[in-house]
Amino acid sequence: MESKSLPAIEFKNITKYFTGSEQQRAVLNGITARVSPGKITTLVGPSGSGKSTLLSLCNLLLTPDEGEISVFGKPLSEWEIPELRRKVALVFQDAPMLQGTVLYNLQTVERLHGTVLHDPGDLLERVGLTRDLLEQKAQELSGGQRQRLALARTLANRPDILLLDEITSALDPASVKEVEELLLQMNKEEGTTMIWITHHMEQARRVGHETWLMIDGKLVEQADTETFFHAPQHNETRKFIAGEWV
Ligand SMILES: Nc1ncnc2c1ncn2[C@@H]1O[C@H](COP(=O)(O)OP(=O)(O)OP(=O)(O)O)[C@@H](O)[C@H]1O
Repeated sequence: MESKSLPAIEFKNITKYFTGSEQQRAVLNGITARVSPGKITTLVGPSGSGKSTLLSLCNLLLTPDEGEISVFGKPLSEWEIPELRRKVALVFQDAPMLQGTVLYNLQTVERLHGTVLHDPGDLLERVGLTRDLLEQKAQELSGGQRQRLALARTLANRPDILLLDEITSALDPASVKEVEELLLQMNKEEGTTMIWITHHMEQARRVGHETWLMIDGKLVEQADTETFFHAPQHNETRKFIAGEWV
């Protein structure tokens, strides 16, 4: 277990530029924030505000142009990438599945990370799937089952930090509830830290201990979820919650 006194992730004055058709533009602009260990931080904000880019920096899919990110107190430049990606796992909506069976997809973690899968059936059961799916073709699973399989594949590495990028947006309400319950249980029982991007304010309110609002590459509000929704400090946050942000 990592030390609980350090932030799980610390962003120090992070700026990231992307070059568009005409000019260079800051997609992240001076982000400074600490992710509390063992907590779920929900990240909300308009489309294109930089949320996915921020997550991609945390496991070195991208690197910042300015500033420094530390994970459990250690700057990203000092991490070996395979070790970092075992500890800090990113899960997308529609995570790609390989051709082949569910078991073959779970075994990706053995091929990629050298993790030994002792009981793949147990892993499936942890995410609410049944063992008899192991020999089924992954491509034939429903959207909700595929999303749970993607989570099972991620959980095989027992990550300390989960970065969740709109993972429930394609699911029916019953599957959304199941995935939320599974992740809340993991957080409670194993203390897994999460940053959870969502477009649904109700979901942010249901699952987040803390909520951050990002607008135009800046973190406008960082607060515990209760304060965020009931007594935000900034006018932009009030407008965003009310659905009046354009
Ligand atoms: N590889 C890239 N090259 C150039 N521009 C990019 C790249 N990736 C993202 N962008 C731009 O950066 C901005 C932020 O994108 P990002 O995906 O981080 O936003 P987001 O808040 O996650 O959006 P959404 O909620 O729609 O997923 C967008 O304007 C996007 O077009």
